[in-house]
Amino acid sequence: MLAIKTENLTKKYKDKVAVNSINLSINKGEIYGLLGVNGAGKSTTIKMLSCLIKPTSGDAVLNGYSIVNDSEDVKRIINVSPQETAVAPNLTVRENLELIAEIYGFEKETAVQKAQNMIDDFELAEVAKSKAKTLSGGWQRRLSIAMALISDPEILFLDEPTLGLDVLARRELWNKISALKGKITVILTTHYLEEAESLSDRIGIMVKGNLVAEGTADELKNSVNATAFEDAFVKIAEEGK
Ligand SMILES: Nc1ncnc2c1ncn2[C@@H]1O[C@H](COP(=O)(O)OP(=O)(O)OP(=O)(O)O)[C@@H](O)[C@H]1O
Repeated sequence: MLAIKTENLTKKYKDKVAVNSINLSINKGEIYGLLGVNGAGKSTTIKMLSCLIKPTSGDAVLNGYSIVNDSEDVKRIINVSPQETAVAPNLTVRENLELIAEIYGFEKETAVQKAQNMIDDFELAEVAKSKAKTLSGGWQRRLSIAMALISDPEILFLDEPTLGLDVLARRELWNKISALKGKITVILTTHYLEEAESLSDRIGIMVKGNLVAEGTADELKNSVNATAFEDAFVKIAEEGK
């Protein structure tokens, strides 16, 4: 069962083709890693899939809804945890979660319950009373992902979820992201290849706007006779130029 299928999805900026007619398919409940060097077109792809920008041509269908024709429905079933955390710095962790739940339209009582569920799921109890601005980067990122999940999205976009985090905070966040497997569909962009390999069910590699390879980490390694995923990525990225 597919959660996302793109059909010749294309974005052009004047002469620049940022995303060139890509056709990718992502299964329901899968964690899909979208990789590529700087400027490959990952962010532009995510922005189109999350209806922040319109494609120049082509389309994508997310759980049955077209980003071109049904963008309001798409926005209802997705959420994005952006690189820049979107937390309110002067509110506590619990207040941030309750506020965001109310913004999504839940009644006060439900919002309180949902915030508590997220505090439990994401093990945020020890910082629940702390103002967001006092949290370390790892905790802020964890809160930001919990906030994105509070609307019960069917599809979650995670942009560089562990950028700048130390190795322990990164591993902890990996556990939280892994736990989402099978429950919701996650599209992850990262420059950390180890992260992509350990979290993703399947991986797509973009080079200069093209989707040049797609498969499990093992399939991608086998396709270029590499033993390490980083070597496979380098080979695929070089060949795709
Ligand atoms: N608003 C814009 N106007 C013109 N060109 C743009 C615009 N946004 C992106 N581009 C170009 O499109 C290409 C793809 O950019 P994009 O940000 O999608 O890459 P990326 O893979 O996300 O890179 P990074 O890893 O650096 O975030 C780049 O060449 C970029 O300069």
